[in-house]
Amino acid sequence: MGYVSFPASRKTDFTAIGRLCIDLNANEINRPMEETMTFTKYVGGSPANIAIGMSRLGMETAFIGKIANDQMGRFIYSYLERNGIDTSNVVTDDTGAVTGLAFTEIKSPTDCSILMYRDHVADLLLQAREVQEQLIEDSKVLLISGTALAQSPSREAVFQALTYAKKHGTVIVFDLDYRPYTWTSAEETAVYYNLAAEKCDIILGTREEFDMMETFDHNTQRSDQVTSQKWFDYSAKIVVIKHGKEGSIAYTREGLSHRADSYPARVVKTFGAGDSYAAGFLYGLMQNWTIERSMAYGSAAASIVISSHSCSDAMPTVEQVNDYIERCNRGEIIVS
Ligand SMILES: Nc1ncnc2c1ncn2[C@@H]1O[C@H](COP(=O)(O)OP(=O)(O)OP(=O)(O)O)[C@@H](O)[C@H]1O
Ligand SMILES: O=C(O)C[C@@H](O)[C@H](O)C(=O)CO
Repeated sequence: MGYVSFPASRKTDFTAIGRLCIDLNANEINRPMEETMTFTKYVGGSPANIAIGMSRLGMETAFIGKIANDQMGRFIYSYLERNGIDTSNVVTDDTGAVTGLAFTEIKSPTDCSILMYRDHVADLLLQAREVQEQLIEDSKVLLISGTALAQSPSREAVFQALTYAKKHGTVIVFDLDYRPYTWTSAEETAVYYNLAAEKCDIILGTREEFDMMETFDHNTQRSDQVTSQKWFDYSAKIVVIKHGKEGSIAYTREGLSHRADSYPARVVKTFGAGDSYAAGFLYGLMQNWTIERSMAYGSAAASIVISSHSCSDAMPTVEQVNDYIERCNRGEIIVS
């Protein structure tokens, strides 16, 4: 217990920086995008989903980001407000940029993909001087997500936020959130991901995401153990490597590892698993729970979200996660 100490007595529990977008999730599921005619609109973007998840779990939550000056931007803003998220550092673009769109294709519960429209998006235009130091100073946790590092000026905004977090002892969480279409080269991606990861206390990613970061590590044998060890030589205290339905492993700086199985789920679509896992896991750590209990909580939250149509809207409350865990323990969630 207590692998990470969160600063006490701060106004805000959790602040995320990065993209605020729109998910358009296929209504006609179990078919390819070519045959999908209608979609439901939700707020999306991985860090937005995690922030909404934290707020649903009762944490005081804030967001640092940039939205388009259009109907989509206003939809996102009002959704955050309705969910009790502090929007004082959500800036509106004044250059005519647009809102990023993610069209989700649900061919089957295990075969899902995302078609992204991300040209000239507002979220990547956040500038370093627009990041409020006071908000980060007042937060226990700052979460960054890798996609915001893909382009300037958003890249500098994230590094400036990291500088403020370091200065004020705010715990830094890095959700790798690697989306290849946002980047231009493998070298650029690996270099910036590594530079950011060096500064982070908790790193969450899939095996594939860590592989991308190890593009230049030719001499090392690739394993979860070797991967996590590298980050303990920098700032990391916990590294979590996620393996989809196979569960997740958390490594700690003290040399321990903890494995969590996934919870049963009647899967509608798999995206949103990582974001809900992050919210549940971080919530647990912030309650000073053990890593095992926090991982189980994240896994249960993930099962709830992948059993639902949306990501953000389906983020569960404490009561919903507790109820799900109890139902699983009673054997009531049967997966065929
Ligand atoms: N098919 C599944 N059934 C049950 N739980 C799952 C399934 N897929 C993922 N999970 C849960 O979600 C957690 C995170 O999933 P995953 O490793 O797929 O992350 P991710 O790739 O970041 O997710 P995303 O698809 O949102 O990008 C897993 O550790 C597991 O607990
Ligand atoms: O992260 C995105 O931009 C899209 C998400 O909102 C999407 O729902 C998803 O992929 C969640 O993992």
